[in-house]
Amino acid sequence: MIKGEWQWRLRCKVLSLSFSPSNTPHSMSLLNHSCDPNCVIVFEGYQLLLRSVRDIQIGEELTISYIESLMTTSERQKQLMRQYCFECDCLLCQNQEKDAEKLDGEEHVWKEVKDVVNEVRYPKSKEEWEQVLARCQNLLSSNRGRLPDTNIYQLKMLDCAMDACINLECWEEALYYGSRTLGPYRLYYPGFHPLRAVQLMRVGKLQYSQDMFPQALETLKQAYNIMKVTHGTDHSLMQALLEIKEQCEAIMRMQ
Ligand SMILES: C[S@@+](CC[C@H](N)C(=O)[O-])C[C@H]1O[C@@H](n2cnc3c(N)ncnc32)[C@H](O)[C@@H]1O
Repeated sequence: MIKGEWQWRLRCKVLSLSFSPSNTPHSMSLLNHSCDPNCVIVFEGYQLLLRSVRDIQIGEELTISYIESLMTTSERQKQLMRQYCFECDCLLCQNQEKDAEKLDGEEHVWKEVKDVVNEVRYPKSKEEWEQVLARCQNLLSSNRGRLPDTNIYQLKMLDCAMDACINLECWEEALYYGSRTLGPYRLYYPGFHPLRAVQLMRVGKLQYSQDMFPQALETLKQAYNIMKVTHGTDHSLMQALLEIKEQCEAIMRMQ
């Protein structure tokens, strides 16, 4: 089976923002977990798409990730045990891969960032977004040079600052934070990962909004190459991506 060329569609009754085996249709709930899975699940309206993100041999088990992977091995293991009652023994867990990079930087600094990131609840008003952004800006500037952007809590804070800026329509600042996330995203979501595709698309759109057309085109092309595997060319997000990419190309032809 070739990556991205196989897809399984199922209708689900409830549109859930976070996937969990307990809220999926029966047949998909047969899939086991791997922290380095060969399939992903993406939503398309009320449908769940199960898509292969690697070449898969006949007889090889299909796996998905039950959890968000921006965690250390011990945190992933704890969550899997707490929620699903099993110990994961995938290669990433055995090798504790990338754990050192994930917690790079001064420990007391990232612990404070971790507490703040964990406290943030999805803001409901402009004022709340402003408060979140102010908190992120303060911490990011006071920690300058003390935490690398690859530290997972610093990365979550950058993401949070980017979201706040987008909600407050501060496009230039959103692009500044978003651009800083791309290197760490490449490190932690290698290969074909839907989260990296979506992040590239968001940054590409921000570059477009700032008239940075050649950069936007390059970023959107990277998003396209991942998304054609993770989402497929018929996916609505892919159609939206192609539209901006074409607009970008048209503007560049006129310049
Ligand atoms: C949604 S079910 C998956 C299908 C299940 N294995 C079956 O045969 O019906 C989730 C349960 O499968 C088991 N499981 C899933 N992934 C696993 C893994 N990587 N290692 C061990 N057990 C796993 C755990 O017991 C977990 O609670």
